[in-house]
Amino acid sequence: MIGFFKPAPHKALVADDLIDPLYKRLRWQLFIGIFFGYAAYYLVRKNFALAIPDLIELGFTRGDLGVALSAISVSYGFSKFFMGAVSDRSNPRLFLSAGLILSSFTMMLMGFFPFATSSIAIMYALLFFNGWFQGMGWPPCGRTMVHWWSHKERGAVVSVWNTAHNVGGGIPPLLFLLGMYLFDDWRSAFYMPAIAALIMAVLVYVLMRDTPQSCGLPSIEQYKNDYPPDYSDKHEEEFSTKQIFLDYVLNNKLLWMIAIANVFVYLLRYGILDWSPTYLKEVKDFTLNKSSLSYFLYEWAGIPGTLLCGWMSDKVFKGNRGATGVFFMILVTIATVVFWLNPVGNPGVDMACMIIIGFLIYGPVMLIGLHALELAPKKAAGTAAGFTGLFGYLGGSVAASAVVGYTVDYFGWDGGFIVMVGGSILSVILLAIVMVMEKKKKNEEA
Ligand SMILES: O=P(O)(O)OC[C@H](O)CO
Repeated sequence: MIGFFKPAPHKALVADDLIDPLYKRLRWQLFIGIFFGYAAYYLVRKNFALAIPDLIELGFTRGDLGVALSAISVSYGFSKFFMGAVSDRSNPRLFLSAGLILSSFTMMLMGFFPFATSSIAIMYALLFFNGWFQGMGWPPCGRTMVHWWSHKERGAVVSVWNTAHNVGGGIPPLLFLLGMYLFDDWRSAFYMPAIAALIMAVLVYVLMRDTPQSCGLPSIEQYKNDYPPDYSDKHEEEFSTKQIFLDYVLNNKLLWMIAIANVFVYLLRYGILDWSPTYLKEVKDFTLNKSSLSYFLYEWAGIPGTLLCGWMSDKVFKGNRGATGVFFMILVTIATVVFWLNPVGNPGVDMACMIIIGFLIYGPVMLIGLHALELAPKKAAGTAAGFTGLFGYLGGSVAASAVVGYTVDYFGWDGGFIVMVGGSILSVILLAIVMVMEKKKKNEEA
C-alpha cells in the first residue's frame, strides 16, 4: 500500500526565474485542493446523522443508532494517528483522493443497498470503515501545508484552511434537501453527499502535488529563507515509520501535553455540538427550527473565530500557540458558564452564547493541530497532528457522547455542564503548562 502511495521523486530544479511564479501558482492550486478536499471529507463524515430519523421509523432505537454513530469517532481517532504515519510517507495527491473515494463509496453502499442499513452490526462496521477512511484526510493536508508554507506563514494558512471543515460540515443537510426534492428518497442523505464527494476527489487529484522538490522547486525554508530553530538537511529526507513514532512523536513531552489538552477541547466542541439541540429543547423550550438555527450558527461562527484566532496567534501572541489557546479557552469557558446558568426565557442570550462558543472553540481546535504540526519535523507532521486527534476523538468526542450523556441521565444538565466546564478549566491549565514549557525550551535554545 505504501508502495502505491509512495512520495513523488524529487525533480531537477527549474530555472531561477521560474521558481517564484511556479511557487506562487502551485501554492494557490494546492490550497484550493486541500481546502475543498477537506471540506469534501466533511460531506461524508457525519451525514449518517441525517438518516437517523428515518432509521428510527424503520424500528431502530436512538441508543443503538448512537452506538453505530460512535464507530466513526473511535475509528477516526485511531486512523488519524496511524494513517497519519502512513501519510507522512505518502504522496498527498493519491492519499487525499483515495481516502475521499473510499469514504464516498462506503456512503454510496449505505445509500444504494438497503442491506447495508439492515442491522446495527452492519451499520457499525460500515461506519467504522468510513471513520478509518476519513482519517486519510487531515494528515495529507497537514503534510501539504508544512511543505508549502514556511514556519512564519503557517498560523495564517492553517487557520484559513481549518475553516474548510465548518464549510463542508454545513453542506450535507442542503444536499439532503436537494435529494429529497429530486428523488423523494431519505437514502439520498447517504448518496447525495457521496456523489458530491466523489466529484471533489477527482478535483483533488487534478489539483494536488507532493513536495516542492517533486515539482522542481527548492524547499519552502530555502525559498522563504524562514528556517525553524532546529532545522537541518535531515528534515528533507523521508523518515522510517519507527523514526517517526519513536524519535519525533512518542518522546515529545509538549506533544503529549497538547494531545491531553485536546481531550478537553474536543469534549467541549462535541459536547455542545452533540447535546445543544437536546438541551435547548428540553431545558430552554426551543423549537426544532430555532435549535437547528443555533446549531448551524455554532458551526459557521467558527469560521470568523478561527480566522481571528490564527491572526491573533501570529500577530498578537507572536506565534505562541499555548498562550493563544489559554486566552480563547478562558473566554469559551466563561461563555459556556453563561449558557448553562442563563435562566429559561432569555432565548436571545442562549442563541448569543451558542454563537460565541462556536466562535471561540474552533480557534483552539485549529491551534492544537497547528501546534502539533510545528512540534515535529515536517516529515513527521501528519503523525504528530494525528496523535492529538487520537486523544481528541477517543477521549474527547467519545466522552462528549457517552460521559456527558450518562452524566445528564444520572445528575441532570448541571452535571453535564460541570463535566464540560471542568474539562475546559483543565484544558486551560494544560495549555498554560505548555506555554511555560515552550518558553523554557526557547530560553534554553537561545
Ligand atoms: O476534527 P478534525 O480531525 O476533522 O479536525 C478539525 C480541525 O481541522 C482540527 O484542526
